[in-house]
Amino acid sequence: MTLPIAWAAAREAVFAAGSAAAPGPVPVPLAASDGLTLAAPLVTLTDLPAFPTSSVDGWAARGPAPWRIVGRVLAGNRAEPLDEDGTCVEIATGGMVPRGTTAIVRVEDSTTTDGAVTGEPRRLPDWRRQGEEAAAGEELLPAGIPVTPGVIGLAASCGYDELSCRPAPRAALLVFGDELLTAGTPGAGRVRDALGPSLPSWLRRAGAQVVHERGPVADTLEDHVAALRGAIDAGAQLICTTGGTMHGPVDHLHPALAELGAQYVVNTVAVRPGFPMLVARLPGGQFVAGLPGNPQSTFVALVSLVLPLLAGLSGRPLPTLGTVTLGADVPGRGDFTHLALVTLAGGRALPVAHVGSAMLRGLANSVGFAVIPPGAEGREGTVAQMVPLLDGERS
Ligand SMILES: Nc1nc2c(c(=O)[nH]1)N[C@H]1C(S)=C(S)[C@@H](COP(=O)(O)OP(=O)(O)OC[C@H]3O[C@@H](n4cnc5c(N)ncnc54)[C@H](O)[C@@H]3O)O[C@H]1N2
Ligand code: MOO
Repeated sequence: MTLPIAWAAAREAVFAAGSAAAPGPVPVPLAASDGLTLAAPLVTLTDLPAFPTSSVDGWAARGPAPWRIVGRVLAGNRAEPLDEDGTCVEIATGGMVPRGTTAIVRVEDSTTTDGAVTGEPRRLPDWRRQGEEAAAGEELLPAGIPVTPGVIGLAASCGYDELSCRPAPRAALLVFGDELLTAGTPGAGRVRDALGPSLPSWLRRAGAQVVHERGPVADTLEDHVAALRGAIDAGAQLICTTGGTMHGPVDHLHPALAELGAQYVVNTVAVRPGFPMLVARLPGGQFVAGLPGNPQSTFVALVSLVLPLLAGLSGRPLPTLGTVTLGADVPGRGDFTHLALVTLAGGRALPVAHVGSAMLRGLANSVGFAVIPPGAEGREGTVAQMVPLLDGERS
């Protein structure tokens, strides 16, 4: 029997294995880069703004009032210099401020009579200086962060047409189990497959591209091996399987991995629930994440092993753990780490009910898992680490 590896060490081991196998950067058009990982720091190609820019609709004037109107600058026009005191141009928000401008007066603060403008500029200048946000060549974002709509917008502002990105890891999902129903109400020994419909969404939110899904796969060794081969043929770099991680009469994952020549990166983890989880590597370099069949344990394995592995494979840092103050005692699990589902009330973490490893009711009502380390008890009022469940944002 293999000895389980400590939970924190398991996260680090799979992250390191994923990082060592991460594919190199590829150029991706901006609009297609959402959710990928920035492969190089974002360095601005221009001053931001690239030219002095009016932040109001009004008059760009030179010298003391009154100012004779000599032209107009709309956003998008190149501005001619203002060469003479006592002159101004009408200017729109976003318009390039002419060289020689000494003040900008808002339209609502001005009076125009016979082609001449008078008015008071505001105390704070109503234009943005060239380079006030960033100077050309300045590093604005580090490598290894997820590309979000905000990052894409910033990159466009800086003059980029494409971004150097790590591609999204290609993932497959194989759901094992003869007892699984894919539609209708469970009963008479059959349960609904809770993982086939939910895990692809989870994988996508975690930054993976799901290239292959199969299930329920029949509980025979032959079918398990064939299903794994199918996922390899579909080009998956990471094959997630559910169920069959133990050594019962119809648990075939370990023998299937042996038949394919896989090597374990991590084989069982000292965490409750979910300890039979594993990550193995196939001779072709693909990873297999073996997630236990009990549905809450499946999610424990996702946050414990699959998230760090995906982070490594996509050139991101090991996901950091948050912290939270416990609003009630949370029991430890002896020598094992306890991942305890919690919800937040008044900024404190409270354990939820219905947290059996076969249940999802507690999980669906939680924000994450409080981490109770081996040999410890979670005491009300103390600070614990926390693994968040994925929300609408990619993590
Ligand atoms: N003799 C022992 N038996 C078990 C132990 C043990 O220590 N000694 N550990 C238990 C623990 S802990 C877990 S976790 C499970 C892991 O089992 P498997 O990964 O082999 O999964 P299965 O046996 O295939 O299924 C377990 C359970 O989960 C249900 N299941 C499976 N897939 C799904 C799905 N897609 N949707 C909903 N429910 C699913 C399945 O029907 C079983 O009830 O082993 C324990 N046994
Ligand atoms: O891994 Mo099992 O109980 O811990 O579901």
